[in-house]
Amino acid sequence: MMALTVGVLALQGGFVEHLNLLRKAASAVFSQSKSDTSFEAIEVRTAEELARCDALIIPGGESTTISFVAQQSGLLEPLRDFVKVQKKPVWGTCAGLILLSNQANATKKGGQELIGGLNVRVHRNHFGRQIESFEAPLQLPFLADEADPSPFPGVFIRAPVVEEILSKGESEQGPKVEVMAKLPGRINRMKSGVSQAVTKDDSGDIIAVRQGSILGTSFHPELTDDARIHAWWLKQVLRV
Ligand SMILES: NC(=O)CC[C@H](N)C(=O)O
Repeated sequence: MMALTVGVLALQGGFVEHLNLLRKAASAVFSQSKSDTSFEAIEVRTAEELARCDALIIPGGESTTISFVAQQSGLLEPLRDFVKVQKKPVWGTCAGLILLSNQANATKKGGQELIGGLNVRVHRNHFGRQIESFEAPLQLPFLADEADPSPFPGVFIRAPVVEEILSKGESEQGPKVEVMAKLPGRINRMKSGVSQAVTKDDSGDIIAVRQGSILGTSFHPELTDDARIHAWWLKQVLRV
């Protein structure tokens, strides 16, 4: 019997929501597959807990806080090792995407410590402040094989976008950055709780990328009750 342990970094932000959706997705994925895999989802706050994980989710929240707490608790280097040396599967949502990027701008002076791994530069708070947060229905190409074809509810809260895919140094090898999703042209940014749609041309903004074992999304699937991306990601993790 195979055992799969997936951790959610639980220093700050939406970790409880991720754990709930992860468990919901796992019960669907493992009841479909014939494998007798035992699954466990755990909160990660220490290097020991991280070492138990086969894969990790870094939630949305406040990336400067998460990185500060990770640094204070001696987790930053173990996280870098997990992502970049052991290359175990990792998925970051919103603040998690920022932390997994090699560069972030719109960051306070002195910068913030990133985990890195994704060879991209993100633009933090790309759509503006908290009140500019919005929801938009997303057609995500990578969910095309899931049974439910309806658009995914994209929740964007002070969200980053990937503003540039960085070029590799000549000596660097390894997987390329794949663009997994972009915002469609002129989406209606439906502000939560506001009936009037604000239409701005955000077309082409990159909101999901993957590089090898690392996935990053600008939006927050953990703040919906839609477990499709969690289910898709678990299937990718099982394949590794
Ligand atoms: N909802 C979020 O995760 C927002 C991310 C936040 N703007 C940051 O820089 O960390």
